[in-house]
Amino acid sequence: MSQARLIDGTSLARRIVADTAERAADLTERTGTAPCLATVLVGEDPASVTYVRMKRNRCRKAGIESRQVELPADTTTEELVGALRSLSDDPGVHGILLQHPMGEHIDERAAFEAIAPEKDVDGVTFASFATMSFGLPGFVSCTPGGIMRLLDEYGVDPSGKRAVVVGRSAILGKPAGMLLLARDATVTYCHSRTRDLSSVVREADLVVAAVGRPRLIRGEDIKPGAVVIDAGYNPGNVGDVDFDSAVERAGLITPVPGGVGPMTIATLLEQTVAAAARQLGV
Ligand SMILES: NC(=O)C1=CN([C@@H]2O[C@H](COP(=O)(O)OP(=O)(O)OC[C@H]3O[C@@H](n4cnc5c(N)ncnc54)[C@H](OP(=O)(O)O)[C@@H]3O)[C@@H](O)[C@H]2O)C=CC1
Ligand SMILES: Nc1nc(=O)c2c([nH]1)NC[C@@H]1CN(c3ccc(C(=O)N[C@@H](CCC(=O)O)C(=O)O)cc3)C=[N+]21
Repeated sequence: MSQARLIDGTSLARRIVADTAERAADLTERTGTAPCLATVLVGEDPASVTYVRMKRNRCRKAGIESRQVELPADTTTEELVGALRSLSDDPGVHGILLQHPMGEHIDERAAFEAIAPEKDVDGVTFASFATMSFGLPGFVSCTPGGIMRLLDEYGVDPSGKRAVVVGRSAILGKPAGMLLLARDATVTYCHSRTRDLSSVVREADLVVAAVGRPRLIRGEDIKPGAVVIDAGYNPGNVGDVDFDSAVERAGLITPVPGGVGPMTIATLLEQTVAAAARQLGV
């Protein structure tokens, strides 16, 4: 049986972070100001606390300062919007990351829209979604942005390909499909109401799995030679693709871990330094 070539996200992410650190150091030297990311956390969801800590640690190692804003779980939408507006107006802050999920009582959209578009380094505002969808310059949602970088790095041109995106969340599936469409793929979205998922996935030259269901996509559903991007990250470091069976059919595949995962934070850091450079007039 032939085996797919593996996509090494760890090594590309490492290179992006190294370049970003160099750019951050250069910017700090030239302007006397270090790039700064504000992280906003509402409540104490353990996964959110862990991921924010991871993002701040990576920032520090890359010479990006971070400012942590921790708000209590009972913060109202108005208070959160107020905090985000003041960060948006603060010239010492260049990027803003609002970690979600927040709490049932918070209007997430109202909160995201309080982030100034020029500081939306996590690509969550309507403005960012629009520029991204039209293939115009702007900030992209970090995981989909990371996926496109991986495709470019491995010489995968989406143009004309049948791409099937499984999942349609605002931060992952939906923007991933829009980025592929902007690069001229023929895009199909699948979600929880899709009938006969297997038959749709079997048509795909390029599959993006962004579901959150361990090993949902199996090798028998992969068209021989297809490109398989597994964005899933389930407990126990298990993806949404059954790697062992899919690797026998795919042409190119991302492992979990070591595929899409590391690209998310790399993209966040890169976009934070780009935002700082623009705001500092460099
Ligand atoms: N850096 C990284 O590597 C990141 C990884 N992730 C991972 O990606 C995965 C998805 O995350 P996220 O997008 O936030 O998840 P969400 O739960 O927000 O979205 C899941 C999507 O999958 C769809 N879905 C659920 N069950 C099925 C099914 N049986 N068949 C087809 N579609 C289904 C849902 O459909 P519907 O819309 O109809 O409900 C929804 O669109 C998770 O494993 C997460 O951990 C997420 C962010 C970053
Ligand atoms: N509230 C909340 N916030 C999140 O940000 C969040 C979440 N829930 N649920 C799950 C997804 C997944 N996600 C990843 C981030 C980085 C890697 C990553 O860097 N992974 C490395 C390994 C990292 C390591 O273990 O050191 C890899 O895949 O090789 C993976 C996955 C964030 N998520």
